[in-house]
Amino acid sequence: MIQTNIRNFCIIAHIDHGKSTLADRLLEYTGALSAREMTEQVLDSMDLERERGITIKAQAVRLEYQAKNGQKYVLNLIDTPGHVDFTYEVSRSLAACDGALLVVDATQGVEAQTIANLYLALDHNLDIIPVINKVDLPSAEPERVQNELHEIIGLDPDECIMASAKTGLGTEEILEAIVQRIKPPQGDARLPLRALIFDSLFDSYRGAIAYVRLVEGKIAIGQRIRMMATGKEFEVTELGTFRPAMCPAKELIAGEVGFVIAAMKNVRDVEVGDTITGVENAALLPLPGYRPVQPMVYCGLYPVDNAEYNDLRDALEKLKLNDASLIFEPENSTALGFGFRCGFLGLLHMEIIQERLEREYGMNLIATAPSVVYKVFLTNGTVLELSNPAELPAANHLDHLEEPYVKATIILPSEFVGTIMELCQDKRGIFKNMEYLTETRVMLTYELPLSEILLDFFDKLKSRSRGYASLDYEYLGHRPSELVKLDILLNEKPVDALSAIVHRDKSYQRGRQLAEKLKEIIPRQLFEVPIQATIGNKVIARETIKAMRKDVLAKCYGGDISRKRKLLEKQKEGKKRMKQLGTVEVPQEAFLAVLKIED
Ligand SMILES: Nc1nc2c(ncn2[C@@H]2O[C@H](COP(=O)(O)OP(=O)(O)OP(=O)(O)O)[C@@H](O)[C@H]2O)c(=O)[nH]1
Repeated sequence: MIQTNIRNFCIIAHIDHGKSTLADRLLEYTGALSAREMTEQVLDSMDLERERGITIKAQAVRLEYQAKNGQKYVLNLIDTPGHVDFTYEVSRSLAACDGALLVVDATQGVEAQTIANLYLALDHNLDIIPVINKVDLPSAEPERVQNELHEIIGLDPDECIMASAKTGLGTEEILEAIVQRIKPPQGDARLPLRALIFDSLFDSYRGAIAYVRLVEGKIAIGQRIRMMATGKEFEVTELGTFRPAMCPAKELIAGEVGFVIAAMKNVRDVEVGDTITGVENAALLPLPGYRPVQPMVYCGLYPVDNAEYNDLRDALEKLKLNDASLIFEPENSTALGFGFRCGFLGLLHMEIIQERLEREYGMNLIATAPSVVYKVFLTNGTVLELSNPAELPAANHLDHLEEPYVKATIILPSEFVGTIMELCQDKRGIFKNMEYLTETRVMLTYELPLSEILLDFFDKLKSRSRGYASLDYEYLGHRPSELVKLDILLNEKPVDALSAIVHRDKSYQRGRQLAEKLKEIIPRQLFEVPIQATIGNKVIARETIKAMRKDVLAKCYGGDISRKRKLLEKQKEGKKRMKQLGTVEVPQEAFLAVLKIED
C-alpha cells in the first residue's frame, strides 16, 4: 500500500538564490494562495527572518497539482533552513523528503552551502532536480552554471530547468518534474507507526505542535503515542495538514506530511529527529539520525541593571518554550553580577536570541564574547567541559586542553585563492584539498579551530574576496591544542567577563591588542585606569586610560538650552550600555573587543 499520488520535496539553495520566491510561485500556481494573498513570502513566518531575509525554522505546505497526465497529486513542500548553524535541522527536513529542487542563482553559480546541502540530500538518497534561477537577469550565465553542476556532481546539463521565480518562467516545468522525477513515498501504511518529527512549534493555546512525516503506519485522533528517544507518552488530540493554514484531518497515513497535537507542554517534548510510534503495536526501532541538541557556542548574558535578573530569566524561559536548541543556566560573574550562560547552535542563532530578548522583551543586556566548548583534562584524571573561559582551573591542575575543530569548505573565484589560503593559515587552518570546479572557481577544504571562525573569520573571508567567497563548515571533533588563559585587569582588579582562552602562539599578540583596544573603547574616567593583560601571573601588556574631567556642557558656552538638553540626553543614552565594574564604567563593546581585533 504505497501512496503513488504523493511527492515530498524540499528546496535546497544558497542564501538569496531565490528559494522563498520560488516557493511562492509554486504556491501561487497550484492555487494554495491567490496572488493577492501573496503580498508577503509565506514560508518565512517570523518577523526577524523576514528582516534578515533568511529562513530559520523549517516548515511545510501541502500543494495540490493536476499534472498534464490528468492525475491529481499532493505535493508536500518542506522548507529547510538556509544557514550553517542549522545543519542538523536541515538534515532532518531532508530526511522527511524523497526529492529536492536544487536552486542555483544563474548570476552567481554554485556556492558552499549549495554543495553542503546537496551532499546531505544525496546522503539521504533524494532525487535531485536542478533549477537554474534568475535567468531573467541580464547578467545571468545559465550555461556556466550548468557546467559547474556537471563538473561538481555530474548532473546532466539537460536535466537543468531554466527558471525565473520572479517572472514565473519554468514554474510548470518544475511541477511536472516533481511529479515525474521524484519517487513516491515508499513506506507501508500497514506497518507499525513510525513518524519522523522534522520540526516543532509552540502555540500558547495548544502547546507544542509536531511537524511530522509519516514514514510507516497510520496515526489517528485519540491514539496513544510514544516518543521513541525520550519515552514520553501522549494522546493525540488534533491532526492535519498545512495548506498552508492548518487544516484538520482524522488520520494521517504513511507518506503524508502534517502536524500532530497531543497536549505536549513544550518543544522539548517533541524533539526534532525523534520518532513517534504507537503505545500499542509499537515499532521496534526508531528512524535513524536522531541526535540530542548540542550547542556549539556559548556566551554570558547579563542585565545591565541587576534588578532585571528575574525579567531576563522569564524572557529566556519564554523563548525556550519555542526553541529547543536554546540552553541556559544561571551564572555569577564578579564583574557583571548575576546572569546566564547561554548555549546556541552558532553565531547567527546567538545574535537572533539576543535581538529577540532586546526587541520583544525590552531587555537591556551585556553580552560577553562568544566561546566554544573546551574539553579540559585535569592532572587528577577528570575531564571537564568548559564554556566559560573565566572558569578554567589554574595551570598547575591542567594536563591539557582540547578545542573543537571544523571541516570548512570555501568556494571562491580563483583570483582570491592566495589571499584566502593565507587567511586560513593565519587562523591555524590545516590545508586539506583544493579543487577547480571550473576554470575560474575553486573549492578549498581546510580543517580549522571553531574558535577562530567565531572570531572574525567570516568577515575577513568576505572582505578579502570582495564578497565572493562562500563558507560552510561542519563539526569534526575535539583535538588537543596549546591553549592558555588570557586575563584582563582593570584598575588592578581581574575582570572575569573579559577572560579569554587563546592559542599560546598568539597569546602575547592578542594580549597587547586587547589592552590597546580596551584603551580605545573605555571612556576616560575621573581617575587614571591601568589596563593589564596577564597570562598566569605574568603581565604581558599594559596600557593606561588617562584621567579626565567629564564635562559635556563645557561645549555649550552656556548658550542654547535645547542644545544643552540634547547633549545631556545623548550622554544618558550613552550610559545605558555601561556597566559599573568596581569604580570603572565599561561599555558593552569592551566585552566584545576580543572579536574586533585587527591583525
Ligand atoms: N531577478 C530575479 N530576482 C529574483 C528571482 N528569484 C528571487 N529573486 C530575488 O532574489 C532575492 C532573494 O530571494 P529569496 O527568495 O528571498 O531568497 P532565498 O533563497 O529564499 O533566501 P533565504 O530565505 O535567505 O534562503 C529577492 O530579492 C528576490 O526578489 C528571479 O528569478 N529573478
